[in-house]
Amino acid sequence: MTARIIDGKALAERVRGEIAARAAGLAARGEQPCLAVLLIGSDPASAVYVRNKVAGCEKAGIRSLRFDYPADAAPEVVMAKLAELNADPAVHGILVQLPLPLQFDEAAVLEAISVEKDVDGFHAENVGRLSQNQEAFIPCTPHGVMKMLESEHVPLSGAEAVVIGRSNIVGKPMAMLLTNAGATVTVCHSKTRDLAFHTRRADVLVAAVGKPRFVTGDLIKPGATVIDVGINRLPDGKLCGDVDFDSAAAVAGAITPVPGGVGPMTITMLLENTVISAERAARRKGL
Ligand SMILES: Nc1nc2c(c(=O)[nH]1)N[C@@H](CN(C=O)c1ccc(C(=O)N[C@@H](CCC(=O)O)C(=O)O)cc1)CN2
Repeated sequence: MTARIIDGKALAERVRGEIAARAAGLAARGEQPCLAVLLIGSDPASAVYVRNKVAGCEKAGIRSLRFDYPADAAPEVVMAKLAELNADPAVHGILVQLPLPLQFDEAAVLEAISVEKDVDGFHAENVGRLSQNQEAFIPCTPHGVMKMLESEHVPLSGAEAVVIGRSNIVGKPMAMLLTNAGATVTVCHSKTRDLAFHTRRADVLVAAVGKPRFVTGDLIKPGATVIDVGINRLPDGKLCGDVDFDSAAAVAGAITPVPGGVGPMTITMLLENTVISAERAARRKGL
């Protein structure tokens, strides 16, 4: 069997076209969507992601504000900027690029972003709302995965889904979204005793482990949909996912590549969340 490849880049292009149309409609009503992005430190991968977020905004007709801080920035300075952006009615979305330098209390920074502008969906209130299946900003990577599953018509109600990884950014919200969609969800992690026992039962397998090519074909149920959230840079500079693509594609029914799979959908969903926030602001103003 050779798996069908789920093209995240093509889907992202399509969805970004729809987002741009919504952004243009808002701008015409006097509410141009605006995203503020804070980058602290000099992590090269974070710099690339922030650059791509700003470029994605520009292409979609979303205004962006970028604030760069050195790695030794004082947390109070960043907190003061967040308070200023929270109070600015022209700003609809605020995000702080992760990871943060060690002097920062990540949870405190994320809580300092207004719930209404938390387009990353990392604020505890948005996390709680998602867990209760209420309207919330949904973290961008798992939200992108759900869009991909939907566009591929992957049945989720009653499906066995396994998520490998329990991070706040991907694993936990992914498990909540799959649960809300009616899947029976198992979350595996570094303490899981028999990983293969779980993964071989999965109709949908999401890998978010952070280990290059960790999920090999022998861990996959024939015909399963395999979603690779990993982005690992190899010593030769090339990117690879958490899934060993060649052996997995020989067994799976459908699979996402890296690059060009989940990654492009992450920024797409950030743009969509920013537009949603601006649409809510326009509604509040009766525009
Ligand atoms: N505040 C946030 N920080 C981080 C998030 C996040 O959602 N919010 N997620 C990740 C990084 N990330 C976005 O910030 C992100 C990762 C990967 C991609 C992407 O497009 N990947 C491409 C490859 C890009 C490359 O060449 O490196 C792909 O997979 O095709 C976009 C965004 C951690 N921090």
